[in-house]
Amino acid sequence: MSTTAELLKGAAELFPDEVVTSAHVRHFELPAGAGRFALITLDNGFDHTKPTTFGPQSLANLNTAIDQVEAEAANGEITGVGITGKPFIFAVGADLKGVELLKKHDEALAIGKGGHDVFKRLSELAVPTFAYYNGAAMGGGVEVGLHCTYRTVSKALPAFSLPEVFLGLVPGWGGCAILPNLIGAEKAVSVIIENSLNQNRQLKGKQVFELGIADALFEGADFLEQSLIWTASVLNGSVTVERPAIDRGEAWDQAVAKGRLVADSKVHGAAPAAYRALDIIEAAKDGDLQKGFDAEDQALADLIMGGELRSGIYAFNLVQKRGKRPAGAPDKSLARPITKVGVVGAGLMASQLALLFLRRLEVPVVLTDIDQERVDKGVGYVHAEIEKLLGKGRINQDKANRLKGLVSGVLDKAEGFADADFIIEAVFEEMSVKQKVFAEVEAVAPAHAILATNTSSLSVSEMASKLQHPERVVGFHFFNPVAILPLLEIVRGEQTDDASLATAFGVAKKLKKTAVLTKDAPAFVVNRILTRFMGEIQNVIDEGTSVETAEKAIEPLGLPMSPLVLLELVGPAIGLHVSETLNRAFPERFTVSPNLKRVVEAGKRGFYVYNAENGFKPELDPEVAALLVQGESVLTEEQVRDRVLDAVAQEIGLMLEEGVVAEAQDIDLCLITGAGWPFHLGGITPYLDREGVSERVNGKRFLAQGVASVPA
Ligand SMILES: NC(=O)c1ccc[n+]([C@@H]2O[C@H](COP(=O)([O-])OP(=O)(O)OC[C@H]3O[C@@H](n4cnc5c(N)ncnc54)[C@H](O)[C@@H]3O)[C@@H](O)[C@H]2O)c1
Repeated sequence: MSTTAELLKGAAELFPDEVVTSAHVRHFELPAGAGRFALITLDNGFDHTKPTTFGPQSLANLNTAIDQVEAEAANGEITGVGITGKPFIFAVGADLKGVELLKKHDEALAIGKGGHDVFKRLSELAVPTFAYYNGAAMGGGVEVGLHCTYRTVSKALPAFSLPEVFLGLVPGWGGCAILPNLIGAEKAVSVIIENSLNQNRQLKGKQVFELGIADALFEGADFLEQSLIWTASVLNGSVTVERPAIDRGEAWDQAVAKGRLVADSKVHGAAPAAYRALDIIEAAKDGDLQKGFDAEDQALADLIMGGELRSGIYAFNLVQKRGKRPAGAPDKSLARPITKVGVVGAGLMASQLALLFLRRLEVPVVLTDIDQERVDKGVGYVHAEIEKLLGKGRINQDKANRLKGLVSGVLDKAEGFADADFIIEAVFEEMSVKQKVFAEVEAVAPAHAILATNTSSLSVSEMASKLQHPERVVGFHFFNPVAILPLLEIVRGEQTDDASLATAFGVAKKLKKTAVLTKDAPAFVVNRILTRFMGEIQNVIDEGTSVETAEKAIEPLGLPMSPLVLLELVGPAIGLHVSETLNRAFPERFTVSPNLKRVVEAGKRGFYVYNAENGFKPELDPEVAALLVQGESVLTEEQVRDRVLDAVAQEIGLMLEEGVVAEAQDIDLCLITGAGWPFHLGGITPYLDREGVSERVNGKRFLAQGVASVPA
């Protein structure tokens, strides 16, 4: 048995639940006299919900297939070798379920080395090798193809990416070493770092071809046939593949430096994967692939043993699974169809909501407000956004016309809502205004219509309490910007019935939002946690700590933006308003910062000013600095961090006790999809567990389901 085979056999015990991928070898004569060809097909069976992955046994199967074609190539029995996948799937990389279970560094090293040893053999055969990316290709799937001499890609390929950095790994089976040598460092950095850190952005077949990763692009319908005809032309010399020369000069270093800036802007040095990948890409400049493979093995093993990967996998699974099948949603057969939507208010949120309902439901949407000017502005916004979509080629002219025809604005609610079955309000955040609006709507809307509120913090039950049919009121809390943040907190009021709730979940699914069921508790989930978090930062500033120290204290978390920049995005007035609501509900824990009040009263839009001279870095606005009244208690960064994290852990503990959401996982899902909590931290509750904060504050850990422990 070869050393590779032995290595893989040893590793197989570590992956008890591997869904094994087979590697069938078929032979046939290529056209145009190109000789006898061997095609390896990767296949783990017909279940498309289980995409082909590589664990040790799957790698061993591929190794055996390569043994066979290696002998045939050496004996001159074949002129080339191809590799492809089952319908719709090429291969999606390492078996992460197994990787997550690895407990020792040398076990992780063995997996990295095992993959390299097998894939590398494709580049060492005596005949040219061809990868045919027929379907989804990710991670190790992409990498097995990179070891081939040539690649083709299908126009119908649904997804192509190296998502490792997103998950807390490096492309470690050749991606970091080979890709920059194939397409240059700049493009490799865009795929390995930028796409990955941008929520695992996927490439389409055409882009894979244009980037130079694939040498030929074919239609999906006869992809394999066309690929084989092309292969024959390459083998008989009638087609020559020319690839642009790689710039190994300064451009390479600049690309890596740019990659580091991207990583800094996304993870702020708090997660190692992107930096490890960039180190390998940087060193790949000398073209020494074996040295690169060795560095990949080391990086992979170190990262597999660290917390980032487990965090990344947890966050990924949470969004993919619980995010798609919300906990607590009633039986969907109770959901009623929606044929017309009414939107009350035509302001910032309402006009975004009108656009979203229009695009996803494609039913008539009617906007209303207190005067014609506001109504026209709301409808004008929707029209302008449709034009933008048309301009970007995201929709065609027919669709743009149809969507525009479906949106209208009226002043008279009776005229607009008499036949609407889902009416959402997004008027001022005032209980009396909202109650009045709902009463007006109830008087004119059909008896079966759902009345939804986009309130950020008010009680849904109280809002419904004066209605004849309070059972049809649900909270439908979206996040700004609506098109970007996936979260939708669906709030069940005290009287909300199952049919209304089921309809709300049905609508959320059509809107492609991540719905989380929450109890009717003040400010629901995201705003309550963020307000406690921001409140504690404001408290330490009010007490005497400098703005700079308070902000720096939070940097090691690697959040997408600093707390005070976030406040600016939300708007200080809205932040203040929510803190007042929460202060009324829980005065012992939520304070209303006097300094924040001063900032709002002075009409300031934030704490910072931005100047071109210092690269638009946030600088404390001197006018705000003059407004601040601070105490004498100055804390260190560490003390600030402890205060803030303790407050957040306490609040989440109380929310779970109150049953605001079903489980700790829902808190994590809400913060990831509604507040951009980073994947690399893997949810806030596992983070607070790992840092020992939950134990310190609540005497117990949150222990969200699905979090794998980090090896000691
Ligand atoms: N702004 C955000 O980031 C955000 C995020 C989530 C939820 N929300 C919630 O969405 C709601 C609206 O917020 P916004 O930021 O869009 O406010 P906005 O001030 O931009 O819009 C409110 C609109 O409601 C209209 N309005 C007031 N009374 C009305 C009535 N009786 N009939 C019809 N229209 C009426 C106003 O004229 C105004 O156009 C609030 O409940 C807010 O808490 C806001």
